[in-house]
Parts: sequence; structure tokens; C-alpha cells
Amino acid sequence: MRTGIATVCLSGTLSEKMDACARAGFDGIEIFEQDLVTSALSPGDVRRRAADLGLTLDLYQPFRDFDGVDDDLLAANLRRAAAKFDLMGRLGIDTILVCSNVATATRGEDDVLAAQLSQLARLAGDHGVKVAYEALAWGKYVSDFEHAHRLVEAVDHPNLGTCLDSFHILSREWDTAPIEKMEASKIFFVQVADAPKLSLDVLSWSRHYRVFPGEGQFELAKFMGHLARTGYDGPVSLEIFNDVFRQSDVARTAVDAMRSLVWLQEQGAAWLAGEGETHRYPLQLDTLPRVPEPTGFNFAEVKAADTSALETLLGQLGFSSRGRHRTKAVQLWTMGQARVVINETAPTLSGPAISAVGFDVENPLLASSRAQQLKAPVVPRKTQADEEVFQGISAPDSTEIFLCQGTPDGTAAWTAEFGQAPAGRSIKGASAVIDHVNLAQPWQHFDEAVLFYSSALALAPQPFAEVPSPTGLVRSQIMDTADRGVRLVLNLAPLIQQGRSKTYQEHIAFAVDDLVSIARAAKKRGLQFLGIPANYYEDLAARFDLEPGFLDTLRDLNLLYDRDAQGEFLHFYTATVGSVFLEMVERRGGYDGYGAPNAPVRHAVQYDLRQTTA
Ligand SMILES: O=C(O)c1ccc(O)c(O)c1
Ligand SMILES: [Mg+2]
Repeated sequence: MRTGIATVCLSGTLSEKMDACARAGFDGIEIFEQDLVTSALSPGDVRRRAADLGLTLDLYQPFRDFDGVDDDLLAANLRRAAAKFDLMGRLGIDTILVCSNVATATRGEDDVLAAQLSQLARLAGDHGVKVAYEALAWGKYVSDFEHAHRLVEAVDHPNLGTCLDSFHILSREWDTAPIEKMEASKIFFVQVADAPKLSLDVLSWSRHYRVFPGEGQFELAKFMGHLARTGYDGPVSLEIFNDVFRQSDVARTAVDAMRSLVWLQEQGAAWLAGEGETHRYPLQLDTLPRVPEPTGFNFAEVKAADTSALETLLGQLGFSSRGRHRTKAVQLWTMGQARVVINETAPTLSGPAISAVGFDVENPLLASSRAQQLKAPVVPRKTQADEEVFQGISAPDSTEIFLCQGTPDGTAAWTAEFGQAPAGRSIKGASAVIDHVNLAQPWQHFDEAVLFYSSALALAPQPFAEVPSPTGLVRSQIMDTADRGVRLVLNLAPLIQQGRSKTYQEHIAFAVDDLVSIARAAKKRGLQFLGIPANYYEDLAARFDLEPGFLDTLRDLNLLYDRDAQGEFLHFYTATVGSVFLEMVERRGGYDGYGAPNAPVRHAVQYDLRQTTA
């Protein structure tokens, strides 16, 4: 598939955008008019620069408000078009996007529209260029892709075709199946965009909230399948109007963009396969190694210059120290199948921070190859000859992700590189596993992280929640596997903290069988719990009919509680060391959540503590 991207997606000058697109591996670009008009480069410079970078210039856009106008305006519009056709000659671009009139149209009859588009097509023919006509979802008379295409067919001129843009189709919830009926030679250009489902007027939604494929909720796999079936083999180009991407690091956004097209091709091919087709269409959707979801967490790693506070915390929670690795400056702490690695190689002065998460996968090499094809940077790792080799990739938030060999019983062979667990230490309720890991994401990389974890790691994004906190509404995005063996929670890092320091609070949660026993033992050992305000327990008593003795236990141990139709949830948090805190949870029955009603309490208490210790 020929990959493309509109320059409007990116920050920077036209030449910075072109460099970034070439480096990210795009085949071609759409030149957005504003980017040319404001550029110091002449059209000839742009043409040469693109050729030097190996980029094709696939589209000039947009040409607005041409059709459905009165005769005087039509004459003016044709003059305006001739000037742009001439410019395209100098740029070496053969196709221009003309979007349906949103402003100046006064005539909506199909025969009038067709007659005017016919004049434009003839003029384009005279200049040796082609017009791709696109229905904008908020077009005055033409807002629907099938209508636009009927006009193109009525005109029946070789220099007029259709531009399909997935946003304008899917935002209106139109069926994409009719795309298949279009003649491929009449589809001149295809733009793809995803978006979160929002209740917003479609123009504002389109201009500010589009995201790269895989970062929103549109059914793009199906769109691609229908497109492939037409026989279309032109560019598939990203046109993402997004306020965040347009002010973010251009090179990074371009890579995120390219990852989305790699993912999109696989999704399209998978959709066709699901329909029982091995696709052999001209569009050639590239596939990737298919890997099953990870089956569980293998370990979590915390990096610290001074490891003592973290060691104390783990010991008080009931973890066993398995000592140091025989060749590396790392320690292993375990409780049941929950494994925490403390990496002692952090730069001095930096407090403990989550640095890596290991996932159990069926085939680490294949999973790593897939991630690399999705443009995940590889993490170099030193290993001795007789040690397990980990496949590591770097996530957008710079957490190192290790793809580890999963085992049926949840054990990990590499733990033999450490000491044995002390014999005879059996803790009641401690057949623990890592339940979830919560990673903070800076706002400008949140969408990128969602695509990364879903495409490279096969985690499924759930609808996100918004948690009220003293630093704002915290977007909280759960990404998990179907059997919940892996639950990753991405939380928006508070802006206030982003200004002050680069470390955001993150945590690892462990699931145990008997939380009350664990909490009691931890209290005896002097664990510093996150203190929960009395008001919380008063509210809890009002919301749930709890036995007074049970309520006292919760209050006494700083435990939080939730219940739904499926079951119950008990949990507590430790104090924060550096930027890490730990959580212990017990899931009773089929409870599948995270204690969402309790999250605002946790945020508020932690905020209070930060204010008093800052
Ligand atoms: O928002 C717009 O005006 C606009 C312009 C060109 C496009 O291709 C498009 O999809 C939207
Ligand atoms: Mg468009």
C-alpha cells in the first residue's frame, strides 16, 4: 500500500515536515495549501526537496467552495482554479482536492452541480491535472460520499474523480459497504482518519479531534476491506486535524503516524480474512506476525539510586528478598508469582521510578519482531551467555517493555539467576500476582501510547474513565487482555506536575487472596499506608449496608472498598517512594473493575501529601 500523510497533521515548517515524513518512511505527502503559502521554499524548491527525500507529492489541497454557486462566482472560481492548476504544474503535483462547498453555494440541484464540476474537469484536463472531489460531512448541499460520487459519475470526465475521507463517512455513521460499488479508476484519492466518539458538531470534531488510525473508535478495518475490494491501489493518506499533534515533536508524531498505517493495513487484511478472503487485491495490505495476547505479567522493574525505602516497603508488604542477580546490579523480590525487580543502576538523586514491565508471551522473538515492524525502538540489554535473553522495546512513555517467555504455571526460569526464596516463609493470603500496572502518560503522548500498547502488545483499549482529582479530571484508560491476565492502566500525568518535575506517580498493584491478613501483617511490620480520610468511611457506610465490624476493619487498616453486581473489591495503597507507590487488591467473586469510586480519594490524599512534603 502506498502510504501518505497530509502536512497539516504535523508541526513545524514545510521542510521540517517533509524531513520527518521521509524519515518515518512515508511514500508520499499531501501538501496542505497553508503550508506552501507560508513557506520560504519556492514551488520548484519543494519539488526538488521531495525528490531528494524520495517522497512523492500526491495531492495539493484543499480547494474550497467551488460548486453550487451563481454564474459570476463560478467564473471567479474557475479563474482561481486555473491559478492553482498552474501552480501544481510547478510543484509537479497532478491531483488537487476540491471539497464540497460549505459556504458560498446557493444552488443544490444535481444537474447544476454536475455542470459546474464538468467545467472544472475540462479546465483541469487542459492543464493536465486531475480533480478529486470530496464530500465534507458539513457540506451545504453535498455532504455524503455517495452523493459526491454520483456527481462524479454524472460528469463522466477522465479528469474528475472522488476523494474518500473516512472521517466524513464514519462521523456520520454511514455504511462503508457501498464503497465497493465504486469503480476504482474513479477513486482518485483516499484519506484516512480515526476519531473518538464525541457528541460534538461534526466540523469542530473534524478540525480538532481526529486521531491516527487505531487511536479512536471508527471501524477502519472494514473501511479498508471495502476499499481493497474496489481494486483501488493509489495512496492511502492520513489527514489528521488534531490540536495536540500540530504542536508536538514532528519526528515523533510522524513515527506515530506511520505506525498507525502499518497497523491499519494489518487490520484491513484481518477483516478480509475474517470474511473468508485471502486478499489478493492491488492495494496490497501488508500483514505482520500475528501474536496472541500476552498471558500475564512476568515482572515489574523499579529503578532507584537509593533502594532502601523500596526494600522496606516490599518487606513490610510480605515480599521475600531473593537477593542480587549474579552478574547485574539488580535485586529480585517475590510474593507468590508477583515479581518485582529493583534495578540499582538509576542515576544518583533520582527516586524510585517504574522503569520496566515484563509481559508473558507465547513467542518472545515473534512478538519482538512484530513490535519492531510497528516502529517500536529496541532496548539494548546486556546478558551473559548462560542468562535468559530478554526481548525489549521502548514504549512512548520510555518504559521498557520486555517480552518474556510465558509458562503454563506462571513461573519464570530467569529467577534461577537469583537466590532461592527463604524456606518456610509461607504468608497467609499471599499467593500473589501482579494485578495491574498504572503508568502515567504526558497529555501530548496519550493517543500515541494507546496505539502503541494495542498494536505492539495486543492489549485492547476499553472506554476511558475520567477521575476527578485536585489536579483536574484525570483521563484513565484501561488496556487489557480478554481474560484480564494483563491489565495496564494509562493515567494522564497532571499538567501541574509536568511543569515541576519529570516524574509522575505510577504504581504496581498486586492481587492477593486475603487482603485483610496481608494488611494486618503489614501494619504490624510498620508499613506506611496511604491514610484514608474518615469522611470516606462515612460515605461508604451510607452507600453500602456493611457490617459495623467490617467497616471498623476497613477504617482501621486504611482499606478501600467497592462492590458491584459481580462481586466485591478491597484494596489499599502504600505511601509513595520517589514516584512509585504500591497497591494490594483482593477481587471477590467476578469483580472486574479497579475501585473507580475510590480513585478520587486516592488522588486527593496523594495530592495533599505532595503539598505538605514539597
Ligand atoms: O476541514 C476542512 O476544511 C477540510 C479540508 C480538507 C479536507 O480533506 C477535509 O477532510 C476537511
Ligand atoms: Mg479530507
